[in-house]
Amino acid sequence: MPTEWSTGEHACDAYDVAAPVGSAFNVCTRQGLSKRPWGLKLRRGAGAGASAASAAAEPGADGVVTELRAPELSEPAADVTVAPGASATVSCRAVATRASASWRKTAPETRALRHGGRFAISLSPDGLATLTIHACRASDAGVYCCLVSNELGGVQSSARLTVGAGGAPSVPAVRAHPGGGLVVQWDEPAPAHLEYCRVGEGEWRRATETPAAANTLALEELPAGQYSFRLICSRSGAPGPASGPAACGGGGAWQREQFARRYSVEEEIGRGRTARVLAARDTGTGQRVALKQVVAGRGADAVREYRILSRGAHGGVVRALALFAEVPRAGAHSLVLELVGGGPLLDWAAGAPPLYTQQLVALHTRQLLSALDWLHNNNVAHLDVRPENILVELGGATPQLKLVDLGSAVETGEGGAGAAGREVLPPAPAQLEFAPPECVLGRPPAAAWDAWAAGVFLYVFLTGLSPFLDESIEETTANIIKCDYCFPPEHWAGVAERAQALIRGLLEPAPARRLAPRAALQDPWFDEAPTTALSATQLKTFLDRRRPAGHGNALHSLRSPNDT
Ligand SMILES: Nc1ncnc2c1ncn2[C@@H]1O[C@H](COP(=O)(O)OP(=O)(O)OP(=O)(O)O)[C@@H](O)[C@H]1O
Repeated sequence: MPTEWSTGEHACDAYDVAAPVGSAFNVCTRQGLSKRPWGLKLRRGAGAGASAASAAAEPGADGVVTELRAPELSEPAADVTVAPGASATVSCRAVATRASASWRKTAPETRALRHGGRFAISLSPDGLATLTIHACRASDAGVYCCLVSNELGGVQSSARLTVGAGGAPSVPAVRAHPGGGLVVQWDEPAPAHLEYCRVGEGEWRRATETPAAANTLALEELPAGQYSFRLICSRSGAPGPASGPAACGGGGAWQREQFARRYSVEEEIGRGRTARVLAARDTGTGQRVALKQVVAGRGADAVREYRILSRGAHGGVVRALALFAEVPRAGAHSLVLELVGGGPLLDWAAGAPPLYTQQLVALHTRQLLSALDWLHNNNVAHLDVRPENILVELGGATPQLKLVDLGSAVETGEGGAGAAGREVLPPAPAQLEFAPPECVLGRPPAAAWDAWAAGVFLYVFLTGLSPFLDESIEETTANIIKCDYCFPPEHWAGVAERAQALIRGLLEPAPARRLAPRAALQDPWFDEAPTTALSATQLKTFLDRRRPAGHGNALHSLRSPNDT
């Protein structure tokens, strides 16, 4: 059972809350007076009422006398009784100078307590030491001891917390099991049996073989339906109130059955940090699709990705067609996506020399910026724009760029609040070359990150060179932070000047001054880019370096037999 108790055995593990400087406390003495110099300066008389034996005073450099008094208990802690689920506060008051308070549970088990989770520990300036336990469980019952101490000594006071006044058990908590079925949890003062009733059947059945005071029961194999649960006190036989009906989807079996009926799975076509992507065929329509299988709990959120990608349509952003929870197994999701058959855009361009021209780069950069503008307009920042996530669809009249992998995306919402609240990990090595300064500096994610990544992408697409890449992660990071890059003439001689100006606008270190995709789309270079062929040698080297060892480009074998 998860616990917020500290695992530390020693009292020094207890969470100390120091009273603010200048607070007045009274005291009783403790053995072992500390020799550490006491820097706090109190005015004379702050510890009024303390005995001379329990006070220490020393003049400071400026002649002000510092007075320290050992804590003295003025209000002992009182016993508390609360109902399960309610909050309990145990408190005592002490008078002392420069004191801190720590709490321990001393019975039935001994544990030091820390502030956080369900436990709140505080010490007010007037010496009130409190321990508040939120959402009390039966296992919280016991004796709690507070120690208020300073360098001269300490005083402690204990009180008993009782959870539950006896009588009928409370309502058990019911939630969905990630692998299907339901999970029922209870924490009672007395052992109890769990019973369930399938709504519509009107019959209570026992779910436990032996009664337990606290338990978490996973009922994974319940047939689909609506269920209520109640506890029966094994001592008195009294039934507790029934929980509201909870829907059980039948352990994901139904979704897996629907999925298997509809899709026939073919070969694997891609793999990322959180997902495996497979080609499949919709047996009803004959359409080929991509199935992105995401394992829950690795930082990926297939539900959010589906929500974003199914919101509307833009030719440059892959479309989501469906989401199957608990497929292909419990704890995983299958996202059904439009299949992009041409593979990564840069791989395709590097392998098609006559087509690889500045004009082609301009065409696809325009498509990329348009896709990003559409996402940003819909309050979505992609945050992972890099060659592996920029594919090309070759089935139409002109090659069409498709942005995939919204697994790192954030929904920025009004004023970007959603993005600011989102925890973002430092960029992985494959992402670093495309990460803006504010990303490597750990700032909150924002749409402006995508514009920077588009600038790096355009630089790479035109030359095959990575503008910030250096010998080590540290050096690459330093180059990004300093925005240290250049346009070496030997690689840029044949490229229109205008393209460099566009890259400079996108690689602006200050996010507020950085060219947004919409403004970048106005650049005349998109219409002026010449049809001059570009050398693919460097680009091939760039792509080989980024390809995981042993991975060919499986996507090139993906084109449907109908595509030519
Ligand atoms: N709709 C699609 N059509 C074809 N291939 C795709 C599609 N979606 C993804 N892929 C391929 O699968 C690879 C992995 O997919 P994706 O990037 O979405 O996985 P991920 O685990 O979220 O990646 P990351 O490591 O960036 O988090 C992609 O780089 C791409 O090559």
